[in-house]
Amino acid sequence: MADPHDDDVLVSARELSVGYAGVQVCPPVSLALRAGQVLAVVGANGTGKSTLRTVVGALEPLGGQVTVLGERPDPRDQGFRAAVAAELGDDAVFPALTVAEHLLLTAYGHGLTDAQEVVDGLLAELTLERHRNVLPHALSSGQRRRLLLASVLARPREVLVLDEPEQRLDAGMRTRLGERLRAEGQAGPRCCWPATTPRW
Ligand SMILES: Nc1ncnc2c1ncn2[C@@H]1O[C@H](COP(=O)(O)OP(=O)(O)OP(=O)(O)O)[C@@H](O)[C@H]1O
Repeated sequence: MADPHDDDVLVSARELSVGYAGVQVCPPVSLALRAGQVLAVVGANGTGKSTLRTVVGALEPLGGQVTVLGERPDPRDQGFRAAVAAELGDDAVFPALTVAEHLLLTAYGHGLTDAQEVVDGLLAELTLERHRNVLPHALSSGQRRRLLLASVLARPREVLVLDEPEQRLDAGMRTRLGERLRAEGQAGPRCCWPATTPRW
């Protein structure tokens, strides 16, 4: 197991125990992820995959240690939020913002200097161009899913966490998403766009 204080390690867990109300849902987990590495967690329903969101501070650990960029994960911390992009299937949208407005808000909010260009690229990549001026309620469930994925991809990040990102996507879009995630991994450390967002 890598030393969590090793600068190369972005995410480190040691004997991390996760669960609810003190009840563990799976055996303790240890892992170390460096920039450019991609980890897919697979397993049967109910075996604790989503509960591993504890790694990014969405739940309190029951035991063990977890660090993200060398610190305890804390979503209230601005630096942590700047570094970690997570799409955890919450389906949260602003009902009064169009598809393009969602993406621009995210991109500008995270300090992207070329927000319009990035947003146009994502609309094309996720086949949402025709829907750029559409409100969320008028999207199909798969289109809304693509909007949520585009939102998390429209911002700079050091760590990307997706919970069941393939949900509700058609076969073609699943393939494209797989290609995108593979390319992100291969792009390696600090692959994202220039931004003014301060580093943690
Ligand atoms: N909010 C909660 N409170 C209490 N128990 C929960 C809660 N959410 C999930 N669980 C339980 O924790 C266990 C693990 O759930 P989790 O959602 O992590 O599984 P999963 O591996 O992601 O499953 P799936 O493949 O079905 O999405 C399950 O037994 C589930 O019933």
